[in-house]
Amino acid sequence: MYSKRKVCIIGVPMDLGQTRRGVDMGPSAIRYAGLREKLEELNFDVKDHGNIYVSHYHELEESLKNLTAVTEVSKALAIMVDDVIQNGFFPLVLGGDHSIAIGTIAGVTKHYQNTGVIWYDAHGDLNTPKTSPSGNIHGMPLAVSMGLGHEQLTTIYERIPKIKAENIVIIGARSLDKGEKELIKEKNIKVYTMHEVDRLGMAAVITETIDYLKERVDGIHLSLDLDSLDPIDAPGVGTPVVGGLTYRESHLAMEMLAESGLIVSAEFVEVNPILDEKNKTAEAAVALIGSLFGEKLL
Ligand SMILES: NC(=[NH2+])NCCC[C@H](N)C(=O)O
Ligand SMILES: [Mn+2]
Ligand SMILES: [Mn+2]
Repeated sequence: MYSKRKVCIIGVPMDLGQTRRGVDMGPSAIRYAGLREKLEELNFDVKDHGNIYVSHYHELEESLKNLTAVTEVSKALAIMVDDVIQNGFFPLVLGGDHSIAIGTIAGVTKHYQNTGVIWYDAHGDLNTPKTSPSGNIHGMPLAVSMGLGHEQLTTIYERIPKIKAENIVIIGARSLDKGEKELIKEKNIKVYTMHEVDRLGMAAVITETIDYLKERVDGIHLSLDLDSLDPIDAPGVGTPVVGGLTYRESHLAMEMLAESGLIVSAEFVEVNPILDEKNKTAEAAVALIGSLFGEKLL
């Protein structure tokens, strides 16, 4: 019998992983841009779980900013994502700053032996408390998922590491800190910086990414930071970096990932409506989500 594909939206109004206020409104902005309608148009059975609770208490004096609160949210999110997958839904997580990936990945990796991750981002988010220039946890979630960083974060949901270095592909990088570059070399992480995207073109980058991951993983999580896009196309982000991916090549990337059939979960993060222009960045997120879920031009 034909059954509808099921997707569950989970909002995470997290702004504690960095210091620019407003990114907590990201989930509302993305919903308001027509997310549910888009998914229903594509014939999905859509459930919206609402938002995970995030406290408003900011302990900015800690060296790792808001560690306790970020840990609490990560745990709650991991449980929610785990549950959603258990019930046969595709988890679609809306940020919030990128620290939420710690919880999303903890929940997803409960269900796969060898999860792959595509980290679509201007940044590597591979800092540890030792290498971080800012103390902002949104610059650390990929390292945490590899088992590197503060114990309180790496031990969430027990399994350490959640992701193997060889199961990661970073796309769109153009702002990497010194310690991140060292870690990439040391662990031999596959990275397509803007240089490779320019040289090869996005079609080849995604083809290579899929070929690389498909023989080693049993499911791929897409973690898409809207600052991967050029600030012209996505101005509403807290840490914009010029010289980014275009709206068009990002659509192509999403379409090709949809065709691969390997994506098992996704999150769209760092949308900050306070910094945006008429919700442009949230609208870009919804358009990209459409392509990821199989929308075609014709
Ligand atoms: N998810 C993000 N936007 N991360 C930006 C991180 C910026 C910088 N590398 C830091 O660690 O502070
Ligand atoms: Mn980023
Ligand atoms: Mn990021």
